[in-house]
Amino acid sequence: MTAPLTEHADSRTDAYAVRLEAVSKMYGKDLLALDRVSLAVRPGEFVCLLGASGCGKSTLLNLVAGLDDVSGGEISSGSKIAMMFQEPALFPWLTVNANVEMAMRAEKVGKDERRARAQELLDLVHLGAFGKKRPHELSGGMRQRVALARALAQEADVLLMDEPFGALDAMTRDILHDELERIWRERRPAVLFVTHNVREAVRLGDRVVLLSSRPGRVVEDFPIELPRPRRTDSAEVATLAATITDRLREEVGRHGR
Ligand SMILES: Nc1ncnc2c1ncn2[C@@H]1O[C@H](COP(=O)(O)OP(=O)(O)OP(=O)(O)O)[C@@H](O)[C@H]1O
Repeated sequence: MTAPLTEHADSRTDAYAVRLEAVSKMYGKDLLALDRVSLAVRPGEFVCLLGASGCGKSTLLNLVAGLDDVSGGEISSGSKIAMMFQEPALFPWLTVNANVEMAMRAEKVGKDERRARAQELLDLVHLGAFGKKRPHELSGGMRQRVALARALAQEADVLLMDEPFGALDAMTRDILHDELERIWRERRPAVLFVTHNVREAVRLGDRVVLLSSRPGRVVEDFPIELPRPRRTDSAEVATLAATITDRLREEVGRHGR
């Protein structure tokens, strides 16, 4: 279950990588997208956020990233945050190397160190030989790997991922799950990963947090204690995913959507 949000926890700033307390978001006067969402992610924890379309998952990530303001409640995160989207959003006119280095330029990292770190990160995502290519010369899965390398280049301790593999075929997604897990285990950022794919959430998460249909509220927090690495097509993942899917259906049904 989600860690209790107590006064005591409040004073230990590094107990959480990200912490939302009763966060609400209104768009305009009448659209309540999120309703008093409380959620805490510990350093190094992998949390998947699951919910029906339109329940406010992207809104929540944008608020955590500081791209938009909350309407109520509080978000705290003492950490450096990087974000990855469904579209890799690479600069098409820049090489793969330059795309990854771009994240370090803003940090004023010197040229030689930028080069070396970009190469190391591209090796890490198995694209070491593709640094001179441009994004259009790569497959969708490879472009997402570049986006992952670029996110990692920011040396963030929180990685926000908004359906990063949603546009990929099942096989490529499977491979990227393995890669992401390997990298996460090596570097241990806290990850908040949005998806509406239940099996993907069970495959990856230490916890799966289920949001209700709009307005998004946390309805359940499932700890996933299956040993890693997991396989999306394993019986254990399928069984747990079926339980969570039933709960999700119930929730969607309740809201008539
Ligand atoms: N900038 C905005 N202005 C007005 N309404 C918005 C804005 N962004 C999102 N919404 C609305 O807020 C609700 C939540 O949207 P959000 O994109 O966060 O949901 P989601 O769970 O990520 O959806 P999906 O799974 O379909 O991507 C939706 O009803 C959406 O139409």
